[in-house]
Amino acid sequence: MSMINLTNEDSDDMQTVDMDRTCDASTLSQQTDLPGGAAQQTMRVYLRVRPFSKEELSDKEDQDCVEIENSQTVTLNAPKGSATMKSSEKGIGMSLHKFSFSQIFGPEIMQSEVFEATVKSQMTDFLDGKNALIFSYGVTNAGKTYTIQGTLKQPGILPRVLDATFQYIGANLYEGMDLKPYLRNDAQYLDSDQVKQESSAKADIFASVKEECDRLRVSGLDSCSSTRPSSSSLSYNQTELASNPTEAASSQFALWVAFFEIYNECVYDLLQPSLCSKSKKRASLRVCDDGAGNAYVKDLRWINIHTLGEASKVLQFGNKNRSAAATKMNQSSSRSHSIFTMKLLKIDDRTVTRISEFSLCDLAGSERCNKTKTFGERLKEAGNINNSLLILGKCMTALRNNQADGMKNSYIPFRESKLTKLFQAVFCGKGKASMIVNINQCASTYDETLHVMKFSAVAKQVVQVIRDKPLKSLAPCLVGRDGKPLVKNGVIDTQALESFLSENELLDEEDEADVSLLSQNELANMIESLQTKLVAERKKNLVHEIEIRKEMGDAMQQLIMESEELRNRQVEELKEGFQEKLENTFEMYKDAIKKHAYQSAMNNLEDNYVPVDDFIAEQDKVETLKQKVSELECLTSSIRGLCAVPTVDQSCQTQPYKSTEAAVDDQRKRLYREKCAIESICEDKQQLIISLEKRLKDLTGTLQKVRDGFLEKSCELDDLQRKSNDQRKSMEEILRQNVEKGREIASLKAELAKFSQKSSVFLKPKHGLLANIREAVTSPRKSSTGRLLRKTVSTPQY
Ligand SMILES: Nc1ncnc2c1ncn2[C@@H]1O[C@H](COP(=O)(O)OP(=O)(O)OP(=O)(O)O)[C@@H](O)[C@H]1O
Repeated sequence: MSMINLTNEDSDDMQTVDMDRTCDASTLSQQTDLPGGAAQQTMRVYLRVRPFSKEELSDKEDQDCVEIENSQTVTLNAPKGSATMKSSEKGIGMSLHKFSFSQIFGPEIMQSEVFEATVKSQMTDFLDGKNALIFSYGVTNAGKTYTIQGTLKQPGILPRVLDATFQYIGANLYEGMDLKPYLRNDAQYLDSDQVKQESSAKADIFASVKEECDRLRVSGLDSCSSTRPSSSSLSYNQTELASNPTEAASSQFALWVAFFEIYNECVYDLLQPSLCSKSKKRASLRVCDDGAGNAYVKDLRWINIHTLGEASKVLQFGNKNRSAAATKMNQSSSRSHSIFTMKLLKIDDRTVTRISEFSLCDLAGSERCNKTKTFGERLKEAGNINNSLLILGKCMTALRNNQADGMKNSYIPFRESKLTKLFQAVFCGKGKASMIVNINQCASTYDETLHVMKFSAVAKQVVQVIRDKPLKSLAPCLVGRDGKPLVKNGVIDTQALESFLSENELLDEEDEADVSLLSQNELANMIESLQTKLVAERKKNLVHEIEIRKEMGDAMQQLIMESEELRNRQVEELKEGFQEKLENTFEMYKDAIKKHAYQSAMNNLEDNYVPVDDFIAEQDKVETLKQKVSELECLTSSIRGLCAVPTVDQSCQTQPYKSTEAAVDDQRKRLYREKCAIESICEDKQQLIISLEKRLKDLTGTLQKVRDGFLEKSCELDDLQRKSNDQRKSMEEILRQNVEKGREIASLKAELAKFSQKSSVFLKPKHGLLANIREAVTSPRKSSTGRLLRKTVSTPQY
């Protein structure tokens, strides 16, 4: 739980947390009256230190951790091994902490003394028609329940408050049940049927308690007869309670009580009879708003009680339900916050003229989850407990800060937990709250105890402004989160409503304000104001819409631009892809054309193929022609030389010379033409030679391949030949053997013939035997049988 940092840098070895620094101790109990009947005072925070149990003493838990200096100051001394001591040894924080309280109750202080000193003033307020809240705070096993409820012999605050109330009411009890609390601060008339229902609900509870008592009596565990605190055990002066004793005499009073718990942020009614049934699941109740800023538990059961005994039975029933539910859920009752609420209705002439409320809240153990090593459900549960206590702490811190700085109006998170939501009204001036901090002195729980003390230090700084609360009308008025009314004289306070709306409170599902409770005038005014608000809201929405549309338009434009860019990129990529494909296709065609050209050239070559001999002959011819050309060239140059020498008789020699020159010219031209033709032929031939050489190379390659193939085949042939030779030899061998066998058969036949001749002389032949012999002889495979028969036959050598 995060609390305010209380480190006091100025102090050397002791940290003093005296929240009354601003006012001396004597002013603590005093309340300052404000104009308009309101009063203000800091919240009363009491400390109760429980005595050690025998077990704790034997476990050496007594290490002088808690030292009560006087009735208002206590010092906490960190024991060895505690986290606080370890931190202080490291130089972080202190080992001694001093705290001051409104009043401190040591281990020896009796319950009655605690009641007298703590609750009495609130009790008076309650009876005077004001609201009161007492909550006990502390770690598990610190004595919270003991302080609130107490034991049979030592009744706690609650039975004492009840008893005091009944003593105050005395004979002025309103016996009828037809006036019942309604919502948070109102009352309603019940018809006879509803009264019957109320009576039967009450009877059910009492019957259930009686049944339980009978059961315990039979089992010898009877405690019921003494469960009700007797008046003797609750002793105080009745006359001191009422501020105006004469008032009690003229009016009648009805007391209604409710008992519920908050577990895991769910509210459960502890006075529902179904809770005792093991099979049924508990139904949680909703926390609603009564339309006047007061939270109330919807469908909570309220029981009208007439005596302390009845109240005690109701308390017993609720406690039984609480422990039954806790057992069913495998939890300890200390994990829930239990709240017992009393509502005192002042009735004059069958009209409720005033309602006051007194709640006693036994908070869940404040230990933190790291200490208790909780997991899963337990962790959630611990989280919820700690969360509601944390919110309680936050609310107090915010209240204190707002009060310390009058200009400050920071948010108070009452609505963040069920607990604070329910007590918001009390903290906002509709009642007086006080806190009883319970601690044990055990060394093992020192760190948690210190934590509790720090929390209480914050609570003690909260200033409460308690307004006088006359019950002028049963119609509630709407108030905002801060407790200020939203409707003033039937007109909506726009500023208050503005902040109310800004916090979305009207939309809170759980805050179901019942507008039907408003008067017609208020409703009309409210509608008018709401219409104005609606127009303003519409305007705001329109601006909002325009902004959203603009934002959407910008976003769309951006999207379009991005998609266009993407499309352009895709087109570019496609273009590049096609270009590449085109180039590949072009290259393919180029290759194909080249191949084709080459093929055609090859075909041409084949067509123009000239045998090598012809070619050599042609080359010889070319050579001869070349020779001729060079000779002619020599001749031409010599002729030119001749022409260049002038003759004496030029005139007579000019004609023959001209004709010679023309002839030479012609010759030269012809020769030149011939030369060109020959050169072209030569070139062609050269080309032919090149292609032929290439062809020759190809052919040589092919020839080589063919030769390789041939060699391979001839090897295979050789192998085959070898194999056939081997087979031939084996065939010859078989033939030879056959011939030998044939010879053997022939000799046997001859022998048989001889034998037959002999046997025909001595014996009459036995056909079966002979036939067998024949068979044996003719079948070479049965030669062994034949031999056997031969033996058989030869044995009787007659
Ligand atoms: N002032 C006291 N004098 C004598 N006994 C006490 C006192 N305070 C507490 N005890 C005993 O200490 C034990 C624990 O007290 P109690 O159950 O009230 O603690 P608690 O804080 O309510 O625990 P939890 O959070 O688990 O409910 C009980 O046996 C109770 O009777």
